[in-house]
Amino acid sequence: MIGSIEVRGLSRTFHTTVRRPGLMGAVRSLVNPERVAKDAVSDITFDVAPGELLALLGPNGAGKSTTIKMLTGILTPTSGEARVAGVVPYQERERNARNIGAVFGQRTQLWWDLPVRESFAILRDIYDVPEDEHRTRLREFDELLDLSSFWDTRVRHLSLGQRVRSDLAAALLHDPRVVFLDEPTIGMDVVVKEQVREFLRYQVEQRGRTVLLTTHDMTEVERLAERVVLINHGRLVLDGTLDEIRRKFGSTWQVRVTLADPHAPVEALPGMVLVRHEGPQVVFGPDGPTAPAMHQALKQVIERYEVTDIALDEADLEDVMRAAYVQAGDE
Ligand SMILES: Nc1ncnc2c1ncn2[C@@H]1O[C@H](COP(=O)(O)OP(=O)(O)OP(=O)(O)O)[C@@H](O)[C@H]1O
Repeated sequence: MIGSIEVRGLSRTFHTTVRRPGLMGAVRSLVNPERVAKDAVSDITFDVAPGELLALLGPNGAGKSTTIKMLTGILTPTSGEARVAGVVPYQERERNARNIGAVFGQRTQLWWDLPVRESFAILRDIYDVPEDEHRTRLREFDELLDLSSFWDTRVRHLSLGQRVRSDLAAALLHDPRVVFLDEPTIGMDVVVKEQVREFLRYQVEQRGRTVLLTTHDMTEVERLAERVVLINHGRLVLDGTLDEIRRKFGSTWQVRVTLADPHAPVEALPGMVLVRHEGPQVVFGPDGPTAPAMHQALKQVIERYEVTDIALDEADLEDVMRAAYVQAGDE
């Protein structure tokens, strides 16, 4: 379907040669190399609907980049199948390239020695974009990403934030329906991060693009994604909305109180654990399935202790994801 991403049982195994330690080991490795297989991605199935932004999350080495490389046609899967906007990316690389845009935060696809605007012009010619369309799109991107302040500079002299903003514009100049972003805001300052997020939100909501995003930044996930797919050790461990994930893995709340008497003895309450206790400051959290609802928790604390201040916090997404990784195997 136009603009959708369909992934069915996708797997990719890498075969590498192990180097044995020491000089003798090196000689033995040369004569008789030991090959090991690594299942970077194992039997992953998920969909992204047209016009949806999905965050693909997982700890380092989970298999996110390998998945994106298969969907952009850079890598061929060992088994399984994928379709991006109806095209099998690794079988029809050129057709796929016309439908997609991709940004890898750690690398640039721009010409290092050329000013940014010349890179844009080369891409316009590669993708046969009519001149008036090119100009209109550049104007739109400039408004959102403030490109004109640096687009006459050579790419090699750009700051990281300027370079990634240029890469984003370059990836979208041919108006692709599907966009892959592998850690696009890594290393950026908060102001530029926010600008890039605004730009992405605009591209999804106003331009209807489908986006698959990987990031380790949970603020980004909360700001941009409604749905996430979580992978760990190459396997899909979770596919759901942020709300579903919070419900399933959240310790979803914490009650923080300041006691009137800093020396009062403090202990856990029914269905609640004592998370922290320093002087008058005490934090209670939910104790797994026996935890009371939030309003009940507040009531229990107030009835049991005399407090001068009380606050109820939602656990942040970082904690929820950590719990999800742990429960899904290990970190
Ligand atoms: N070309 C390759 N040859 C051998 N092993 C590889 C290759 N590319 C990736 N791997 C291995 O596959 C696993 C998954 O790597 P991948 O880069 O997809 O993870 P990731 O989730 O993107 O991690 P990160 O968050 O650190 O970027 C890792 O164990 C990695 O070492």
